[in-house]
Amino acid sequence: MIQVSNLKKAYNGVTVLNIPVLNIPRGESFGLVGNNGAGKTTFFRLILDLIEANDGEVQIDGQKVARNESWKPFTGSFLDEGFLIDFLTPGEYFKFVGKLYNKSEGDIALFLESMEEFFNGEINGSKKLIREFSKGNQKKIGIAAALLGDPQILILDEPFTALDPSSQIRLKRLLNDLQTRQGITMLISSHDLNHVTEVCKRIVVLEKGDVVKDIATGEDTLKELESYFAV
Ligand SMILES: Nc1ncnc2c1ncn2[C@@H]1O[C@H](COP(=O)(O)OP(=O)(O)OP(=O)(O)O)[C@@H](O)[C@H]1O
Repeated sequence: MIQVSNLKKAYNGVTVLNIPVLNIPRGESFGLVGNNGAGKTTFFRLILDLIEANDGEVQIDGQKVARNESWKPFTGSFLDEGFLIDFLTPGEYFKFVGKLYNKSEGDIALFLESMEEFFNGEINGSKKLIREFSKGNQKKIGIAAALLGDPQILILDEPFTALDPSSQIRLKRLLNDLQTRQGITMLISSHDLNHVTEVCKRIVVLEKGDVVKDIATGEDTLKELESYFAV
């Protein structure tokens, strides 16, 4: 579903991402780990055509993502708060995003009801502006908006960060459900090795822009990653 070939990104002459070949099949749950500055967000930004590659390309279903609209209707993503519209209430924001995906008000209401547990009663119906929410609740709003269009591809950058423990557990359940029930293709970066190995069936480790490990998640994966990152 997602094919990466000869993908390179450099800033000021320094290569920060270099992936010769990487394929992510439909339905895969792909976890991306790596230390600060390893290139995780850069990789996701390239997939979403938010930045331009210096070389190579990303294709989705055989079509280049760069300057192309074809993949956008079925790709949901939340990388950071820059995806939100701060001066709207969550309800106004979901309505705005819903319109992009041709969702009716009824569809949006049903979807938000299904997210009520994850929202822990703090988001639906709130008159607060998005900028007035805590970081964790802003993250929940962003993740929900990424799911609102029933995506076939979901890309989340560090979705567990800033969430309280109950919300992390709820999010893991939600993501596992989406995989098993809807078979969506998921790309998730995380610094939390426990969470990412619980949710993703494949783990790729980036180091200074290079893929240094590509593992099918198994019983020993967590240990392997822990010893890899041990200092
Ligand atoms: N706009 C930019 N200008 C210059 N350098 C950049 C820019 N964006 C990213 N970089 C550099 O690219 C490298 C990869 O950054 P990236 O944000 O992709 O890493 P990351 O793995 O997501 O890190 P973290 O875990 O800290 O979020 C870093 O060295 C970063 O400083």
